[in-house]
Amino acid sequence: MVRFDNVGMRYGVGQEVLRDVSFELPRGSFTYLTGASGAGKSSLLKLMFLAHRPSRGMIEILGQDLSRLPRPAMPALRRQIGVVYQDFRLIDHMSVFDNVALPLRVAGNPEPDIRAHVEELLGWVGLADRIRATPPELSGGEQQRVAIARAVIARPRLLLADEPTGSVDPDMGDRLMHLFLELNRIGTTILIATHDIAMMERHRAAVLRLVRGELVLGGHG
Ligand SMILES: Nc1ncnc2c1ncn2[C@@H]1O[C@H](COP(=O)(O)OP(=O)(O)OP(=O)(O)O)[C@@H](O)[C@H]1O
Repeated sequence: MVRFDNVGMRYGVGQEVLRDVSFELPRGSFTYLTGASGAGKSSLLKLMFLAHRPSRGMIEILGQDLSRLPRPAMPALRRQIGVVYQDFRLIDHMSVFDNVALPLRVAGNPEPDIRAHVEELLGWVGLADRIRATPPELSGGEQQRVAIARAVIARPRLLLADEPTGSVDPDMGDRLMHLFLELNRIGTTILIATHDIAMMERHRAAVLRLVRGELVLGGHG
């Protein structure tokens, strides 16, 4: 599903922020990515959602070797990957409903199906009464839940989430984790970057641990 082989990454002409990173995520797996602030978690996710190219090494995503992927083929691959960005990246002038509906509209789903599906998911993440609001009217935790709903609504084959429970209280964190586990149960491969040790202890899964840009043996969450 995902394979990294001796991958390095740098920003511009700077030093490598990731070095010799090798790992595999089997199809249908659920994995945490952890490490201190600045260790390279977000950078690793950027490589996985095709926002940045490696400086060396081989990356395979959903069976595609990225170094051989023609540029025109990138959007189709990218659409199979759901991403929860650390800074949410919601579209401020669009309603909560329209933000979450976007991936389904891009995929050409019929509008009545979209409505039912989006309303159900927003209810699940506790935002039923915020459907018509726009992101700037929401709290950080509410925006985070919209970002998660948008990332999971189209049932991506791969879900990448950067600190997805960082702005919510523990009860909502558990609720969101159940959403991820449910998505995982129906086949999505999941990688969650997190500092939340309590969460990793409550919901055990495989762990990739970064220390200053290098992967070290992870152990358990
Ligand atoms: N756009 C950028 N340009 C240059 N350097 C960057 C850029 N983004 C991140 N870095 C550097 O890359 C290194 C890894 O940062 P990254 O954001 O991947 O870490 P992180 O583990 O996700 O941290 P956090 O938990 O604080 O989000 C850091 O040294 C950071 O300063």
